Amino acid sequence: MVNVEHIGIAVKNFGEANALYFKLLGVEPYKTEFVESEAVNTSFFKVGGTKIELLEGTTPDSAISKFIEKRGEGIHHIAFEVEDILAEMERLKSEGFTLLNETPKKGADNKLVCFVHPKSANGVLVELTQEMK
Ligand SMILES: C[C@@H](C(=O)O)C(=O)SCCNC(=O)CCNC(=O)[C@H](O)C(C)(C)COP(=O)(O)OP(=O)(O)OC[C@H]1O[C@@H](n2cnc3c(N)ncnc32)[C@H](O)[C@@H]1OP(=O)(O)O
Ligand SMILES: [Co+2]
Repeated sequence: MVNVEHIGIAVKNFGEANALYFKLLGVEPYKTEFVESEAVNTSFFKVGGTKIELLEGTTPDSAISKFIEKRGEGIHHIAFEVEDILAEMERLKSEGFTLLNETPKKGADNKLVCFVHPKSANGVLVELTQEMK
């Protein structure tokens, strides 16, 4: 794992949350992006060498909508950047982690991503990200 690529935060109201994080961090999001496959609106704020990703579910069965329903708003996942996502997926599988997708999928911000089940990582949903070349 190279670094903490981003921390994902589940929010109810995307517009209000973006305004609040602008006040908190003192920077505008450098991009917002709708990710259809995950049914989420996302925005990214640069903070030092890492990023904060705000996520709003766009359908009731989006992972973000379900998370907020069950646990309320808050930190949803930690994303680690990796150089070779296929190799990291194999390594984590052989170490006994439960992967939530068997093949990398297209995430936000030009990345390939894979999620690790929170039940296999001390209650933390982990995302692996690899820059798409
Ligand atoms: C676009 C992008 C990007 O950066 O590129 C993104 O981040 S997309 C981010 C949105 N996409 C995703 O998260 C995709 C991967 N996520 C998933 O596949 C799902 O959300 C799961 C993590 C499997 C959870 O699904 P679901 O809630 O339906 O399953 P479940 O009811 O069986 O929940 C299993 C247990 O995990 C807990 N649980 C659910 N979500 C959790 C989370 N984010 N962190 C920690 N624990 C979590 C539930 O409360 C429950 O605990 P108890 O059993 O104790 O009640
Ligand atoms: Co993410």
